[in-house]
Amino acid sequence: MASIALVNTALLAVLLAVPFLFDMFFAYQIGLYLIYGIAAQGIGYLWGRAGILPLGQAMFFGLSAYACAIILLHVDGLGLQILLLLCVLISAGLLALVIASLIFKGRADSGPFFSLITLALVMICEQVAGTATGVTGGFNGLSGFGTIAGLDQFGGFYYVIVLAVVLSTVALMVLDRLPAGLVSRAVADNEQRLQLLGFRTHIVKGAAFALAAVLAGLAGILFANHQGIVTPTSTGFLLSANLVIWTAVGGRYHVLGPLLGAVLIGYLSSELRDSFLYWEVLLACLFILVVLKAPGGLADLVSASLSRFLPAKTAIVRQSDNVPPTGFDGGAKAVRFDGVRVRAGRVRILNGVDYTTPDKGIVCIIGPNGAGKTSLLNSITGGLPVSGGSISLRGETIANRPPHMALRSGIGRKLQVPSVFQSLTVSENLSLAMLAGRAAPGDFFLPSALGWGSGQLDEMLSTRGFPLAETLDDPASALAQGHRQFLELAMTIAAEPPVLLLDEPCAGLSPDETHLMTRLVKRFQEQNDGLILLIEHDMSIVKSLSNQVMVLHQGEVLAQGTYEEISANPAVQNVYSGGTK
Ligand SMILES: Nc1ncnc2c1ncn2[C@@H]1O[C@H](COP(=O)(O)OP(=O)(O)OP(=O)(O)O)[C@@H](O)[C@H]1O
Repeated sequence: MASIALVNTALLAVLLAVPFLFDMFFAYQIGLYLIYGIAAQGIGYLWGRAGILPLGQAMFFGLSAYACAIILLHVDGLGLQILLLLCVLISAGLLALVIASLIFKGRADSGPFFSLITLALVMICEQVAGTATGVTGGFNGLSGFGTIAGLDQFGGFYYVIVLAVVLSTVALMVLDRLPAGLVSRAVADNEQRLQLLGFRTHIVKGAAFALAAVLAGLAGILFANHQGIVTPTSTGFLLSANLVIWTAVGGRYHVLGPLLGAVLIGYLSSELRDSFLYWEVLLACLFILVVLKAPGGLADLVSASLSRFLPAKTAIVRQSDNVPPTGFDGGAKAVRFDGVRVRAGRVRILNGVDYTTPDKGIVCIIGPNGAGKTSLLNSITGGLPVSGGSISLRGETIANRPPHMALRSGIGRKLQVPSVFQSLTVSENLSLAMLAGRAAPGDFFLPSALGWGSGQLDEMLSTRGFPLAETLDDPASALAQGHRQFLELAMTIAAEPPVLLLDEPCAGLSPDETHLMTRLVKRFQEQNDGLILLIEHDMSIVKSLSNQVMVLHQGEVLAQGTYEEISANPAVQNVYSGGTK
């Protein structure tokens, strides 16, 4: 938090010095681009953190500006005006939530839809603003209203803008250091993993959009006061596009980047547009260059040179006291498959799987390549729609549910190709996993929740030979493939799910690592007294781990029993040939 205080004190000092170093008219001009900068900061958060590009933020900007103009024109009394303006901001956030739920609910990877729909919405808004003359004043817009509290547009109002800029910067920087900010970054990185940790990702994306909408709304309100006129262009596509360009050039991964982009590029544009004929072409080329060569924008370059003057980021310290329990049902864990059929187009993947797992222990699922093993686990966690039959846990049907529901029923999942949050550090990956199944909504705003630990996680991290203890502050992308297997295992068991689905956890591991992995899996099962379904090709691992073996062949259960029974089964010998590591 020390770096936030330092950066914002410096920002405040620079902005307060502007009227003294230059003059009040220059401060007025810069004020407009600081206002745009607040809207751009919202885009930076949505695009840079949550990974979704909005193309219509001027919709919230313009609608709030119009609403502010109407309030200032028709409502008397400062208190009531402020109350109504707060309602405008809340409405902007709620409108964003409604749009987000329509776009994101039930769909992962809906980023391109989101961009196109927000683009269409802003075009509609501009059209309506131009034609609904009775409300908006048509193309002439609304004018003739003063600033709130009668502040001087060319004087005192600049300080209101500075206050808003510093507040939005502090808020976004603090958010970045909270679990809520970490979850936003995680959704951009690996939505599927976040869902398998039990997070409703459509709510995460909707919340980020609502925040960006509130910031755009705040900017719109400031704009109406600053300009004294609101026209359809303030809710148009061109402003939306400019906000995106300023955000990209300034740097979408840093809170100050969009502000820098808006002030620098926006102000230069207004100054050079008339005197330099090809300014727009130059700006377009700059945008393309940044997108291709420097996706972090100017802020990345600046922060690289300033980083040595800022206090170092503090490492996450983990503690297990006062950490909420996961609260999973300690009852029966047997998973029951009744005639489960799965198809993808014309491909029949599972052809009527009938099988009931034991209540606890390790079940190894084996079978030749393409037998349907991964698909069987996908049908449990919602990755593949089940077209016939049913899957149940404790009598509750669990097939055909959204993926985030699996962990909520106590089912953890490790995927075949290790699935972690590559852009986050190992520690941050573990923090997200510790939040899974434990965090109440309020916990996402508690910095201490990032340091939640558990006895089992501690024990795993301190196990001799466990490869992650020395790399906690490294990004997961820097880990070797095998080490990512251990990270994903640690993340999956952090939530202590009573049912654990492991898809080839030993793939790509050395013999020593394989030995460690099997020891960890066995220990987790014993400590939790739960059920583990584990897909494995290596028969020596199957032999050492399994309490029961299930053989899948061509989408059906070929045999089940102990390792010895399965090894002696002629039908299995006929179709299945396993290797050893
Ligand atoms: N979404 C899908 N669309 C089309 N075909 C699919 C889909 N998912 C799986 N399949 C096909 O279903 C069959 C079973 O695949 P699955 O990955 O479940 O097999 P597996 O037993 O896990 O194989 P492996 O041991 O190689 O991982 C394969 O032929 C695969 O190509």
